[in-house]
Amino acid sequence: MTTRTTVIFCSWEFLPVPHYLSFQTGYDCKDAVKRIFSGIQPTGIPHLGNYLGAIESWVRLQDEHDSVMYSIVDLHSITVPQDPAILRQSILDMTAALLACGINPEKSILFQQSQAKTAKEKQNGTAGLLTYPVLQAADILLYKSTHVPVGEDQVQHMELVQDLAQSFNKKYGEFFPVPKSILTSMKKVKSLRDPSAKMSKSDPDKLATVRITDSPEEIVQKFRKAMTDFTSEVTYEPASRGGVSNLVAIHAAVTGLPVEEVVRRSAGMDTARYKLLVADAVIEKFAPIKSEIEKLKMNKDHLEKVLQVGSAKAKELAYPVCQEVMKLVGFL
Ligand SMILES: Nc1ncnc2c1ncn2[C@@H]1O[C@H](COP(=O)(O)OC(=O)[C@@H](N)Cc2c[nH]c3ccccc23)[C@@H](O)[C@H]1O
Repeated sequence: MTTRTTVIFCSWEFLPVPHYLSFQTGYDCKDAVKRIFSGIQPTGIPHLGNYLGAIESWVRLQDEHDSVMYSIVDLHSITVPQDPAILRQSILDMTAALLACGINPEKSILFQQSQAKTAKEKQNGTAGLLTYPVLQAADILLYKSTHVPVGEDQVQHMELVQDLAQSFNKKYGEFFPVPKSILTSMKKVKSLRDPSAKMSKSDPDKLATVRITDSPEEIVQKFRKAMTDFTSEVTYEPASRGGVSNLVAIHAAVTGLPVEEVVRRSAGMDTARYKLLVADAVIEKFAPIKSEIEKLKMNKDHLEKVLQVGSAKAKELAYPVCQEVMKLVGFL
């Protein structure tokens, strides 16, 4: 499967955003955005990649569209072993983190995947259901989602979702919208230790990944140790200078400035000094989110309530789609 990604400059018509958004091929500016859906695994605190590649655009999209859903995908997280007590806590921690980042349950449905997935007919997760990309397709199609804001690492999964929707439609008639990915200009935030790899929660090198709740000292240390090259000048050349270009891209994204402006302002600065400047900008960006997470985590009842209400709303939306699918397939 190949992916062609087109940057749509006229997307501002309905998505007035600081970063250019890009949509996978087939996107037409006149398309109505009907339902936005995305998900995140509740495994650990979100990092800069999750934030800039996904969560920040989720916050914006909930202000711009009527039907927006975000799922804490606990079923996906058990594809690797999880301690039940830690998983339960991680689900609440992720809820606190998403709320602190600006996800507003009045504007979007924030819910827990396992509590909304099976609607009325409880089937206890079969191997098929838990096969990762198929489960992801079920997440998206269950709500007839049209647009899915994700980072680049999800594009391949999205292609499978598109294929499944198309083959269902071919067999049973036009039913599922073929969902399109929405990618931000920060679709692949790189590891601070290896700019050829993406920043990832599971990176064994603790210096590679900056989490939203890292202390200012940790953030400074991680940026100070970020891998760059032997040229001390700050430039944006992603193909030949991956390390420093990743820093420039992060700097631009957290300050909201264009890349060219960030580079212009750093003229005459060497990369060692520049790393500290980027660290400061990230600390500043995350400080209010970090303190909001701490506040929210003290109110477990509130977090549980948000998920209960969200999961009930998601179930309601899923039920008629499930019924229709069963009719089309011939089960009902
Ligand atoms: N370094 C990075 N740079 C830019 N973006 C990044 C980076 N790392 C992560 N992301 C994005 O963060 C979101 C959540 O990541 P997860 O790994 O939990 O994301 C995952 O594991 C999904 N399979 C969860 C899922 C389950 N069902 C879904 C349905 C729709 C969309 C997503 C889902 C994702 O958008 C991911 O692309």
